[in-house]
Order: sequence, then structure tokens, then C-alpha cells
Amino acid sequence: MAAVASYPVDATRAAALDSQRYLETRLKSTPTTSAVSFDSIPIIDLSPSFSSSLSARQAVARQIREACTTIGFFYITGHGMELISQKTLELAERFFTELSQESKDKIHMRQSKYFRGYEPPSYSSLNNFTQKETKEAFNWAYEAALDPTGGDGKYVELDGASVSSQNLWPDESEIPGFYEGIKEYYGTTMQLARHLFRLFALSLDLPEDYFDSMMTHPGGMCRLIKYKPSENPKPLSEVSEDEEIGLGAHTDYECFTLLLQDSNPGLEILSPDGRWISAGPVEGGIVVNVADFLMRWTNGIYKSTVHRVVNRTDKERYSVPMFFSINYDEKVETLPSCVSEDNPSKFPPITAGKYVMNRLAMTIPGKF
Ligand SMILES: O=C(O)CCC(=O)C(=O)O
Ligand SMILES: [Fe+2]
Repeated sequence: MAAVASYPVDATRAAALDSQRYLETRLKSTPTTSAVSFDSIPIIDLSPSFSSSLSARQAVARQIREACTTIGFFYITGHGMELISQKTLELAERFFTELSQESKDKIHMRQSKYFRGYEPPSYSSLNNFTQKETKEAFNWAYEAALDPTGGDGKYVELDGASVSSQNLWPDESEIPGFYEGIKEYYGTTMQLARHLFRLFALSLDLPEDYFDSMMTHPGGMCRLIKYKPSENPKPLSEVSEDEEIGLGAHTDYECFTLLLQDSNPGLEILSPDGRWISAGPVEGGIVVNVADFLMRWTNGIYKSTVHRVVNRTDKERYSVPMFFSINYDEKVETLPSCVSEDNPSKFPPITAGKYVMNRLAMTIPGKF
């Protein structure tokens, strides 16, 4: 494999631009017929993966591989997070309804170098502000106090800086129990993500602990998101270019995403034949989707699928994604098993945090 030094210094910035161009092409181009199209998203029962039997874990890993090479999305059940998911979605609703605008403004994202804090509707855009995004969000990220392992004391930020917690928390007196609720959700999800990452390793015929040393102080950005009700509900697939949208079409940037969603549909994913497929709520299910790092490691074998959110209902919709990353100071470089002479690496190596930082910067005018 090529050494990092053989690529331009700002390869990570170039990679972010490439990903944006890919997205634009994907949205405009005529549908691909070579890739498998899909109508529904598989549900994978995770329970056997907690077994001490390697073959039981491998059986789950095989289902994960099948989903990642075709759709890039799947639901997991049997994860043990049912109650916490419910409580976290309630906490999301409380954040947006109980906190005054003044309190939200005190923790406004513009004060954060690392995209943390409260984000009002239309503040950021995944599509160059061609569509107004109505989502409203609260963003936070890793801090050792939220990690059940306590971390390894080496956490670095997106840009590689060793700084203490950069999160902007709301005033507890206005929303009592918020931090504790977030901590319970974050810690449990982080451990589930580490478990899933071992299954991803197995799914790629790698040793189960292949990625372990890369997730000792991992990136794990999370968001509470609120989507306002639709004033003019339209059937699936209808969204005109200049219209409001909940969240513009995009791929996620990190290893993979774990998404809680309430009982209202809204998440839609782009099938290779150009149709949008609903990835609505499934009883007890958490959505998992492949993001760009896994696509890059696997040389495109695992699909980082384009998705968006359109709330077509007359109710508020709440969701909570965690974007699980490796340690931000680690490199993402195509796996040797996924390249050959006939199939060279399509993706130059990148530094995890800097890639995420560049992609986030693209969503806010003047930041990139
Ligand atoms: O709200 C959702 O259902 C999906 C959110 C999402 O795709 C994201 O924040 O990257
Ligand atoms: Fe996403």
C-alpha cells in the first residue's frame, strides 16, 4: 500500500471535496443499473452475537456483510437498548420543548470550533443551501466522563488538539437530569458500537480485535434532532429541488451510525436505481448504516449509502444518531484484503478527525 507521504499534504481536504462531488453526481446522475437495487432494509437480531460461541458471532457477522455490500443499511434488534432508546427520545423532546430560546442561544453552535451545541433550523446545510433544512439539533461528542471505559487519557479533537471537553451543555436547572440521561445513553451506545465494530471486523474476515486499538478514545458525535411537522405532506419520492427538506441528502462521514428514531417515519435512503426507500421505525429496532470510513477501508465494497430526512407527517419527529468514529488521530487506509493489482485502492489514506472536520465545515458558510 502507498505510504501516506506519497499523497498531497491536504489529502484529507481533497477527500472531503471528492465526497461532496460524489454526492452531487449521485443525486443528479441517471440511475446505476449495475448495482443491486433494494426495496426493504434487513433486520438483524443481534442476540446471538453476545454469545461466547465464535460461530454464533460469525453467523451475525455474515448477515452484516450481506447488508453492507448491498444496501449499507440495516436494523438491529436484540441489542438490549429498548428502554434507554425510549428514555433518550423523551429527553430529546424535553430539550426542544422545555428549554427556553434564550437558554438554547446560550449554547449556540457558533461558539464552538467543533460543531457542538444548539443548532437552530436552517443553520447548516448538507447541500450547499440549495434546499432549506428545517431540522433543529443539539450536538455533543466524546468526553472521557461519558465513556464507561473511562478512555485512555489520550482523546484528541477533530483537528488533533488535546483539549478538555468541548461540549456545550444546557443549564441543568432548566432541564433537570439532562446530563445523567445523556450519559446513560452515550455510555451504552458507545459500548454497543464497540461490540458492533468487532462484528464488522469478523464480517471482513479480520481478527475480531482488529480495530480495538483504534477505539480507545474514539470519536462519537451525537445529535438530538427535531423535525417540524409537514405543512403539506407529500408522498414518498416527491421533493422538489428548491423546497424545504428536513435534512438534505448526504452520506455519513465516520465508521457507522447508530440511529434512534421515534414512531414517525422520515428517514429515506437512495436505492441505486434512483428510488427513495423509507427506512421508517421498526419495533425495538435501531438503524445502523455504513459511513464513509468503512466504505474507504473496504475500497467501496461496503456501501456508504445516500440518505435524507423528509417529515411527511403532521407530527414532530425526533431522532438521535451517534456517528461512531475511530480515534480521531488514527488513519483510515484501504484494507490490504480489499485491494489487488486489478483493483487498486480508490481512496487515499485520510486522518479520521480531519476528514470529519472538513466535511462538517462544508455544511456551514465560510467554514471550509
Ligand atoms: O434523523 C434521521 O433519521 C437521520 C439523521 C441523519 O441521517 C444524520 O444526522 O446524519
Ligand atoms: Fe445521516
